Amino acid sequence: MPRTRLILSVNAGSSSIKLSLYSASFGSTPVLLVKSSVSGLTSPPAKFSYSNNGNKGHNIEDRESGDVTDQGSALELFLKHLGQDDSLKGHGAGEIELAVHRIVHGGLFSEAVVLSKETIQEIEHLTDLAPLHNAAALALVKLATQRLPKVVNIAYFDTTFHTRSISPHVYTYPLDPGMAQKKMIRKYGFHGISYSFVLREAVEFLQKPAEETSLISLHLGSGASAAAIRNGKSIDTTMGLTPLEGLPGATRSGSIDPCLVFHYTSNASSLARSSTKELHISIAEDILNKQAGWYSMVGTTDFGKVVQGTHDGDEKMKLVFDLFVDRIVGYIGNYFVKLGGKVDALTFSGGIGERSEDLRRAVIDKVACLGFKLDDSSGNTDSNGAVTRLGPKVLLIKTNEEFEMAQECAQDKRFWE
Ligand SMILES: Nc1ncnc2c1ncn2[C@@H]1O[C@H](COP(=O)(O)OP(=O)(O)O)[C@@H](O)[C@H]1O
Ligand SMILES: CC(=O)OP(=O)(O)O
Ligand SMILES: [Mg+2]
Repeated sequence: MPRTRLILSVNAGSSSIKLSLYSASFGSTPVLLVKSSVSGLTSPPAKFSYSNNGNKGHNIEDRESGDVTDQGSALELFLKHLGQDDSLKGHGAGEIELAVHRIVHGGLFSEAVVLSKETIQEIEHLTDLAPLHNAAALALVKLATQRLPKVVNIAYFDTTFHTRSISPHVYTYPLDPGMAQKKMIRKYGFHGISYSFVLREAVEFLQKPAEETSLISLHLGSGASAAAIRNGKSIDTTMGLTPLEGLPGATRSGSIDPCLVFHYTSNASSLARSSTKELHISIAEDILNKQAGWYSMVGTTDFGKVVQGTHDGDEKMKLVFDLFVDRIVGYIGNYFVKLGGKVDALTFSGGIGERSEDLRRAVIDKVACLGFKLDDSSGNTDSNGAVTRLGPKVLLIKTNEEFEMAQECAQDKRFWE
């Protein structure tokens, strides 16, 4: 009998943390035991959910949790509930052997790695390049080491899906090559764990080999990006050196004229108040990462409220909605050309992409000229429920970065020796 181990997946996003506990043996498909999340960290009070796959008794849905203010306190709350969950005999925190962490900026790491003193140091060097993510994720690694006595921590990177395959003429910025190399300046791309899951699901749904599947994929959450996937490989994506480039987000500007920031503030390069010893943030970075996006325009980070406001005729909300649609359809056009018009599906994922029918409809209306349209076949869901066909070439795919990491971990011999 192959040995079964518990895998905890930790996905720290910019506004949320998603945690899932699986049981798996080497080479198997992980079996979900517990799924939990804390959402709305940027629009308090945060909401906590916990559901145990086999035990109806320990289910909590969207409970307001005022004490939870960051990813660390969210993990503590999850572990507290895990401890209270009587059905998990032999499956409690003390038994977790593998913790797989989503690390947003992985530089040029080409595969997942065990988090050791050395690899953590390498990731720390990248912290300034993902100011909303890497430091929080590393704090969770530390916390997991303290709270889970048997655990080996493993890092899965958002970058590898893109850095593996994007060509030099796409990832290079038109700048002095010596300086660019010295400072590690290039396009990396993010949300790769999600794109990897989306590709896997699309391939299964479309019943085509990955090597013959091409997608324009949209990951629309608090941070939003698009990717062009040709024959199963990323050829371009909208995020760049940092997760700021490309589409706007809840608190991020997305692509802007780089000179704009010097007109916006006279001390762009000074250190921001939110800067710490570990994380150096200039005022410019603080403005563009944390004081921009819909939060800056209408005072909320919740795109659900933007959609509602647009419905209710609020002009300011409508401006945010229209602006987001405009930027998204611009990239769809760009990627349609890069893929030579050979696109098997346009896919929608992420908190906004999955939940806002209005946003999807507005985007698809604008790209009808490329042959994308909605039809009545909604409800045509595949067997595991992750994929819904919305039109002949339009798919809604409920992303699952936690599963993707656990699945990759279960197949990787290095972590089972
Ligand atoms: N019903 C909804 N309609 C539109 N947007 C929604 C809805 N529910 C949640 N969202 C948006 O989804 C975002 C969270 O997306 P998600 O991908 O889970 O987050 P993260 O970027 O932290 O990983 C929220 O900030 C909110 O703006
Ligand atoms: C890379 C990124 O922006 O991730 P998230 O959307 O989860 O914040
Ligand atoms: Mg996310």
